[in-house]
Amino acid sequence: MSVTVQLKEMSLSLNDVEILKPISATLQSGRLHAITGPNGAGKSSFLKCLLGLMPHKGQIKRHWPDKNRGVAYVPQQLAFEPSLPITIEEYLTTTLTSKALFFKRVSSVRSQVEVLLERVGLEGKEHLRLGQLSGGERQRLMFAQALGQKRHLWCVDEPMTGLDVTAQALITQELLSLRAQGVTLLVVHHDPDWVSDYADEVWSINGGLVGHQVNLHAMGTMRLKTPKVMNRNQEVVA
Ligand SMILES: Nc1ncnc2c1ncn2[C@@H]1O[C@H](COP(=O)(O)OP(=O)(O)OP(=O)(O)O)[C@@H](O)[C@H]1O
Repeated sequence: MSVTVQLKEMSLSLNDVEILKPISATLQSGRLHAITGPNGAGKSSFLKCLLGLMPHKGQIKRHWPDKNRGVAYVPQQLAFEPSLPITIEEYLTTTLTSKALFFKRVSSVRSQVEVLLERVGLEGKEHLRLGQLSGGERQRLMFAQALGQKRHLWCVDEPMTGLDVTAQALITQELLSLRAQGVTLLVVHHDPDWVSDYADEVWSINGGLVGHQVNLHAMGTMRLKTPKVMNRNQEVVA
């Protein structure tokens, strides 16, 4: 059974202000849906309604085969309290196991953490405290924790904010790989070139759904386009 999410007249009002007019639409599995629109249009609020973080009206119907695989969320510009005494490694460990941190960590979890850090280019930084991370490093870490969760639906809010070109290519490659595995992707993105190259569908939001375009370009030959991955010296390595 494939994954679909159906929105029926989903709307949002906050403090008596209408943020999103009723939206009816369907998200398809194995497709990358780009959410575009101007600042303040309601893009982040749209994702938060889907995640159950905002009190929407209307219906959100989710159909997916494995109830244990829920939704991954990579938020926009997350900040950590600088004095928080927790390292990258400890943080990722807590997202991968239900055991408390003071239990001896099993080697399988340790190696999962290593692999995730490598996938997002944070290898060698596992001992940094969360409050010490730069904006781009925080963004990479949020991606790593989401990758560890094996989810059906990914809600990603402005994933490239603060990322250098190497990290942008890495993250794009991970998103395309998730799509190839049948994951449903919802990505808020401002860059029209990226959207045109990689999105299967473009949803324009501005106080509601004001446009919906199926991007045949990305679904055809461009679907095979893979971003270049560069090393720290900006040399192409893959
Ligand atoms: N609690 C609230 N009460 C009233 N209005 C709110 C509240 N939270 C957000 N808003 C408003 O809702 C609108 C949509 O905000 P949202 O963050 O979803 O926009 P966005 O499209 O993601 O913007 P950006 O591109 O700038 O990130 C904005 O005008 C914002 O000021």
